Amino acid sequence: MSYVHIDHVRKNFAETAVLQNISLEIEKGEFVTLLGPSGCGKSTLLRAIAGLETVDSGLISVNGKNITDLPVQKRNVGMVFQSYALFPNMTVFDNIAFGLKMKKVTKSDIATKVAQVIELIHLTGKEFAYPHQLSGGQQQRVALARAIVSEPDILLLDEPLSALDAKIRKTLQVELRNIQKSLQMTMIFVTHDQEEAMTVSDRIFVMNQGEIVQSGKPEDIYASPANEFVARFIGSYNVLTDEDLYHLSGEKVQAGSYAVRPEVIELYSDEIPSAMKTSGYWVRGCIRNKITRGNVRRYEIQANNRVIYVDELNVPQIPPFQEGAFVQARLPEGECILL
Ligand SMILES: Nc1ncnc2c1ncn2[C@@H]1O[C@H](COP(=O)(O)OP(=O)(O)OP(=O)(O)O)[C@@H](O)[C@H]1O
Repeated sequence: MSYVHIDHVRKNFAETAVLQNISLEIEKGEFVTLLGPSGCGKSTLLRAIAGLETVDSGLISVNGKNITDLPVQKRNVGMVFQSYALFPNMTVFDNIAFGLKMKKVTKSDIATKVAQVIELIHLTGKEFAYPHQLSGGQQQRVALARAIVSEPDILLLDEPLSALDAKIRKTLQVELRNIQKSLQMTMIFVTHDQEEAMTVSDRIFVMNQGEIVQSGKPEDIYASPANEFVARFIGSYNVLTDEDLYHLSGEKVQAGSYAVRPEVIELYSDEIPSAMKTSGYWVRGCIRNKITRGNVRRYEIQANNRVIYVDELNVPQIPPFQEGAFVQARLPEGECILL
């Protein structure tokens, strides 16, 4: 059996099925992410693993122990929340040491362990500061240290970086991943931010409406979304149907939905050059909007009833198309994923 084993877990709130038959396996030392839109059940699943929520049926085991019905304090599970939930009247040292004191760890062991995690989270020198004297990022580091110092079997992180500004958030994503690797600690991370999930995870479980709709390595999910929901949510893919597309060779397009990333679509102001007509699909449309962000220029193209997004990379080298212009878009055949 895997280190974390979740088997047919169900949970209803009143009439709503919030977790529908969830089964998953996680190996020891893995960093996995539950990724999905608001309300899909990520936090409920995490809270069920922590013991903060009961389940209606199914089984949860961690490190060979069935914890489904154990109280929170008997699970040896750590948790970090979006709100840091530090004790405001305690120093950094005392906040981190709190759990160890409760467990009656000796004073000298506490001093050693706390010093080690303070170094790990780069807060050496801040031992005697109070939470209000720290930045949001520093407070979240303390919350993380407090969770890992108890050496839990598994650490659960519920949107821990969501309250931080973008720059600190990116720094902490990398640091969190480094800490996880150095400790070889099994972590389950919850986020609704697909970029964050891609950055930190060994594996991602994509959730929608209480179900896991796809799981796998970030790059595999990105390259091969299993359905329209994942394609739109993960890769900002365009999802088009055979009715939107024409084959450049004149062949009939196979019926179905196709996922196409914005950056693989080529735009032409006139006819598509004949050299490019040997394969692929085309769509004609009108540019209704153009936004440049850093090195990427994004066009929104109105094609019949459909809006198609196209990204041009390395912006400065290419003169832009104007809003209102009609364009021909070529979609390379190998880049159109039949869902
Ligand atoms: N204690 C509760 N009582 C009733 N409904 C609840 C309760 N907790 C959660 N829900 C409902 O269950 C669904 C899933 O909530 P959950 O918090 O697990 O979603 P989430 O994916 O973590 O969303 P978010 O990213 O917004 O936190 C939501 O529709 C929510 O309203």
